[in-house]
Formats: sequence, C-alpha cells, structure tokens
Amino acid sequence: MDGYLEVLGLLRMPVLIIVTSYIIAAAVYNCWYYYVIYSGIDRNCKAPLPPGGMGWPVIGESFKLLTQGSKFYTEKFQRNNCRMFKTHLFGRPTIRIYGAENLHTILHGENNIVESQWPQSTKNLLGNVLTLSSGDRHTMLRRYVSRAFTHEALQGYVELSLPLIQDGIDSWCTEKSVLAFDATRRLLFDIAAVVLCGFDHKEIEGGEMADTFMDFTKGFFTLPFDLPGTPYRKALLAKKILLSRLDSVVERKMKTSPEEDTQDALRILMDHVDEEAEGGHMTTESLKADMVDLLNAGFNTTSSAATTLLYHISRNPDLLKNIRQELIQSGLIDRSNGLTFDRLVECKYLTNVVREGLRIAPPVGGGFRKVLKTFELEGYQIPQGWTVLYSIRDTLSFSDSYFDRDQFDPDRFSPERKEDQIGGRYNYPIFGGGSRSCMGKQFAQLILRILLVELAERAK
Ligand code: HEM
Repeated sequence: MDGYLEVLGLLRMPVLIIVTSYIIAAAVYNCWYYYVIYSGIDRNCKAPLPPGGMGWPVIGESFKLLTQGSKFYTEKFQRNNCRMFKTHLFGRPTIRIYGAENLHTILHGENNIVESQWPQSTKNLLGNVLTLSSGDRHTMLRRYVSRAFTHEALQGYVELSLPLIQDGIDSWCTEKSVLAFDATRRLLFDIAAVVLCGFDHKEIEGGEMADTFMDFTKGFFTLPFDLPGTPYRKALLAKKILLSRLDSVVERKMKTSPEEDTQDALRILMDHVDEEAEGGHMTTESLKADMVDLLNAGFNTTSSAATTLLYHISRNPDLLKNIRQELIQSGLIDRSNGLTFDRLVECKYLTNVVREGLRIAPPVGGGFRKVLKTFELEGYQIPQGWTVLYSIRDTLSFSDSYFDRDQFDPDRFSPERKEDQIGGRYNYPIFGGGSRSCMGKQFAQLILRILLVELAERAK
C-alpha cells in the first residue's frame, strides 16, 4: 500500500509540472493577446476586429506561415469564413484582406487611410526610390519615371528587346533540354538590364551581373544587421557593385549624343534629369537608384510570368498553334510587316494568353500597407497602426467569376465571357491599382507577348 502511494506521489510531480506550465503559458498568452488587441483597438470605433487568432506571444503566427507557405492563408480564410482575418506576423498585428471591393478601398486609400510599408532592410538597400517614397516625392517620381513608359518609348523597347529574345530562344533550341526557370530568369534579366538600365550586351555577358543582382535582392527581407556572412552584408556589397556598373553606363551615355544612343529607359530619363524642373529632387545619383528600383520591380515579376507561360505552353501545344494562327491572320508571322507595339496589342488571343498566365500564377501575391487612420471594412474595424496585407492571389483564387479556375483558359477573357470584368475592376488586380499601380505593366506584357510570338514562329 505504501509503495502504491509512493508511485502515485511520483506520478503527481510531472502532472503538477505540466499543469503549472500550462497555466503559466495560458496566462502569458492571454496577457500578450489582450495587450496586442487592446493596445491596438480604436475605442472610438464600435466595430469589432476581424476574426482570427494571433498565434504565440511575440512570434505570433510567423513560424506557421514560414512552414506552411500559402496554405496558411488559405486555411485561415476558410476557417474564418470571411474575406479578412487578423493575425500577428513578423512582430506586427496584421489583417489580411481579399475581394475586389476591399482591394478597391485599400488601393484607393493611399495617403488617406493607408500608406505602403516596407521592411527596414529593403529601405536601407533601395534608398529613397519611387517604390518606397510617399507624398509629393512619390507623385514627382511617378511623373518623372512615366516618361520611360510612353507609347513611343515602348515602341523603341520592341526593337531593343527583340534581338535579345530571338538570340535567347535560338540558344535554347540548340540545347537538348532547358530548365525553364533558370533560362527565363537569365533572359529576362538581360532584357531588363539592356532595355531599362542601358547596359551593353557585352557588359552583362556571362551572367555575373545577374548573380550580383540576385545577391542584392536576397537581402530585402532580412534583419538589417551588417554582419559577416549574412545575406544583408552580401546585399550591401552587391549594391556597391551594381551602382558602380551603372556609373560606367551613365558615363558612357554622357559622352554619346541622345540621337546616337540607344533609346533605353536610362537614356530617356537621363535626358529629363532637369534639376530645376523637378524642384531640385532629381539628380543623376537618384536616377541610378531609381534604375535599380525599376530593375528590381520588373525583373523577378516578368521572369516569373514567363516561366508560367512556358510551363502551360509545354502542357498544351494548342496554345502556340492558336497564337501562330492569329499571327498568320494579322500578317505578323515572319515579321515581314514589322513587329510594333500597336500590332502586338491588336493580337487579342496573344494578349489573352498573357493575361491568363498572369491570372493563374500572379507574380505579385499582394502588398503591405500601414493603416494611417482607423476605418471599417465589411463591418470590421481596421485599426490605426496595424498592417494590412491586401491579397491579389486570394482575390483571384476565391473569385466566383472565374469558371473552372484551375484550368489555363485564355478564352475566359474573350468578349463573350469577360470573366475578369464580372464583379468589378479589381477582380483582376494583377498590377495593383490607385496611385501605386504598376508603372511597368505595359512593358511587362509587351515582353511576354514578344516571347510568345517568337516561340510561335518556331513552332512550325
Ligand atoms: C508581370 C509583371 C509585373 C507584375 C505582375 C507587377 C505587379 C505590380 C503590382 C501588384 C504593383 C503594386 C504593388 C503595391 O500595391 O504595393 C506594382 C508596382 C510597381 N511596379 Fe510592377 N509588376 C510587373 C512588372 C513591372 C515592370 C516590368 C516594372 C518596371 C520596369 C514595374 C514597375 C513597378 C513600379 C515602379 C511599381 C511601384 C509603383 C509605385 O509605388 O508607385 N513592374 N507592380
């Protein structure tokens, strides 16, 4: 009997430890939860916060997101059965939102209810560039950079990018097999470097510049501690190299008259660096930083879209056959009538293939905003100071207007179906919207169209 009681006593010890730990953990969790919620909630607003748990103290649900990826978001939306949920990510209380009308509110609320938000590491690496600027400077930079994306500029970019795309695809054709992801990345980097930043093809040969650029972008979402061996330190070094290479390009261009130079984005913008006209904000130094910004905004996104298109073309040869048919009908198949921006835009089927590629795997999943003042959305409170994460990916994947949405079907954009237009403009929010809408959307689609035309030409 004594032995039995002793065993019971021994057993009680771990149970006691477990129960006490559980009570302490629950108390810490509740303190943290109520601290985050009640220090953040706006008491002047009667609406409740959106549904959703906040995860563990301090780390919130960041670890879950990192291990589960996009499944984390999908499951949270489904569990809460609502077009928004609250969570705690990377040290910040966050509300993730989808749905065409909700995106309209966020995207058109810039500088009023929200402003764009970036991690400190990205700010340090990119500097005070267009994407990261706000207010008057942002408006000024958009006006300035838009000169690189006029109709005339885009027409010039057809001539600059065409030989690169032709050479790129020709070299793929000589290989036994090609890894689409690597091949498109390399090709799209070369196009962005030549057409946007004015590099000579020889200056980027060998892929060294592309590797440097990749090191640069790997530092964007890291802790900004300049310590040996960290991606952030590598990114800082890569930035130095990129800027010094751009220095050489600018120097070369300064010695060349505008008429004799290639009409790339850097040349176009250099011709407009008029310090007086831009209120003294625009200098060659800031122009170089903005070129790196454009390279960053344009390269990864477009190469991701190109890889998606290659994947679907390889699975469905009819896509290229149909594009070829359209090119024959419009007299573009041997480029005897010249490939121009306007003629490419007129090819509706081609355009719809590009649009469908962007829909099925949107290259930009969404954007971060900081809430400037509390507002209500669908009856829920979005409190000042919190982060809003607007989701392009979920808006597309939960939208009811896309029939058989996992199928690659360019005809969903045909005049008879117009699925993208059902439910409003932000039912197809691929390029964002409002005052922060994508500046390179025409350019990106132009490059993707040319890529498809060149592939269709060879698919005899
Ligand atoms: C398929 C390719 C592309 C996609 C899907 C895409 C998508 C987007 C999206 C969704 C935004 C808004 C982000 C936000 O709201 O925070 C954006 C902004 C931007 N994009 Fe793109 N983009 C693409 C290609 C390009 C290219 C090729 C360039 C330039 C050459 C470019 C330049 C920019 C710039 C400068 C901004 C920031 C605008 C601002 O903050 O005012 N993008 N892009």
